[in-house]
Order: sequence, then C-alpha cells, then structure tokens
Amino acid sequence: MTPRDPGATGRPGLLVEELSVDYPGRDSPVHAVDAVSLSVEPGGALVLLGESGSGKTTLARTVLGLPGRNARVTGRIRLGATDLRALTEREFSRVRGSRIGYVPQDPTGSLDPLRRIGPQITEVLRRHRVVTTRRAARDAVPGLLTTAGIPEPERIARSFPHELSGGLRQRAAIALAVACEPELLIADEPTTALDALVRSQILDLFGGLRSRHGIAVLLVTHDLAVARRVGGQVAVMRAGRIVESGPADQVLSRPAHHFTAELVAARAGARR
Ligand SMILES: Nc1ncnc2c1ncn2[C@@H]1O[C@H](COP(=O)(O)OP(=O)(O)OP(=O)(O)O)[C@@H](O)[C@H]1O
Repeated sequence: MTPRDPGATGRPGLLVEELSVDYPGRDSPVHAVDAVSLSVEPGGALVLLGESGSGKTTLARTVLGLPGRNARVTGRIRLGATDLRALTEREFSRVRGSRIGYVPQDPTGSLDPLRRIGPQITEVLRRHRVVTTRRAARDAVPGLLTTAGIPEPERIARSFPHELSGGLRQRAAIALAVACEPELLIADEPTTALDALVRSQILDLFGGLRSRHGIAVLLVTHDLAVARRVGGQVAVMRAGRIVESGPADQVLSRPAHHFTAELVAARAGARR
C-alpha cells in the first residue's frame, strides 16, 4: 500500500449530517438513528460507543449503504466529494470494498471458508480493478498481509480461514478490507471475540492504517477500554442519538453527560 497524506484533501473524509433511520415498529416507527451528525477526517478515528440497541450498528450499516430493505433513511452522507445517498445500488457496490472497507465482528462474515486467503484478496483487487493482471494481484498479496501485521504472509496466503487463529483470521479480514486502499474503514465490534493481547494488537493496527495510509476509521463498540485504546474522537450514543462527543481522553476522563458518566462508572465498578 502507498502512504497517503492524511490531510491532503483538506476536507472531512466522512461527513454525516442529520441522519435518521427509522424501521417500522408494531405500533410506531423505531427511531434507530435520530438526527445524527458526525465527521471523520482522513487519518482520523471516530469511535461510536454505546449500549446494545443504541443504534451504532444501524448507523454504520447505513454509511455502508446497507440499512436494510425496511429502513426509512433521511439526511446526508458524504465521502470526500461523493454524495453517498445519491448513489444507485450498483454504484454503491463499487464504493463498498474500494472506497469503504468493512471489518465485521466475526471475520467469517467477510472471509469465504472454502477458499484460501490469497485468492480471496486477489479477487477483490481484480474486481475493483486495482490491478489489471492476475500476476500483479498475486504479487500484491504478501505486502497486503504484512500491512495487516501478518507474519509469514506467503504461508498464510495459502491457508484456509479455518487453519488460522482468531487473531490471524481477523487480520486477514482487515487485509481484505484495506486491499483497495479505501478512504474509510468501518469496523463493527472488531475485537469482541479476541483475547486481551490480540485485541490491543488489532486496535494498534488500526492506528498504523490511519497514520501511515491516511485511512479514516469509524469503529463501533460497547467497550470503553476499546474506545480508550483507539483514541481519536468518541461519540456516545443512546437511543439513536449522540449524547456527547469529543476527544476520547477528554470524554472518557471528564464526561459532560450523565449517561457517559454512568458508562464510565459501570466500567470502573466491573473492574473492582
Ligand atoms: N432491520 C431492522 N428492522 C427493525 N428494527 C431494527 C432493524 N435493525 C435494527 N433495528 C432496531 O434499531 C435499534 C438499534 O439497533 P442497532 O443494532 O443499531 O443497535 P446497536 O447499538 O448496534 O446494538 P448492538 O450492539 O446490540 O448491535 C434497535 O431497537 C433494533 O431493534
């Protein structure tokens, strides 16, 4: 991957304005996301922090263009100069994987269990025309696996997902997500299934992708420790709304909103 100057465009990588997502409910609509505005600049990180059901995943999936068929979406979403809400489904499928990478909680959600890691990456590179020949795609694989912190990339490229540890599988999923050098990487609870050491290593990897490649990271978590480790900005969500946002160390050390204070206190209580 080539380094990109994080501030080169001088404009926010991702800009979300007044975004609302409703689903039909039994009696009245469910306001899963309610008039949310946020931005993530190139090379920056925004952690969406909140309890289960607060709307984090719905927000992330809507930015990915996958809010669900029954969703009613209003508001604006821009990536660089592109109005994502104006794209057709066909146009959006070209943006996903090339300009927006996605890392799910469970890497088996993005890796094909029946194919070796290497061919999965070459297929993405060729589908999005990052390279034109099979040979060039194959040559790019070890470097991409190395970028994702994978040792022995040639051996891993020949492995099937089930032959890898959970941490290596998640790294392979990250390599797949950043293969086309996206401007934005969306990660939804990417470390929940991993042990503490591997979790820290993966979160540090996101830091490297930000600083060295200028990728903007939008990370969804319910875990305060993850938000602290990622650093950057935090937006605390509750019932579809952002109740507080700002630099992670500030928001998590000196919360201004009582709900954030409760989250911090609950975490401190759980550690005692
Ligand atoms: N496709 C859907 N149809 C109907 N309601 C939905 C749909 N997707 C999400 N919701 C509702 O939207 C609200 C927000 O859910 P969402 O999954 O975004 O929260 P979350 O903060 O990501 O929680 P979790 O961490 O448990 O995934 C919930 O009330 C959920 O039931």
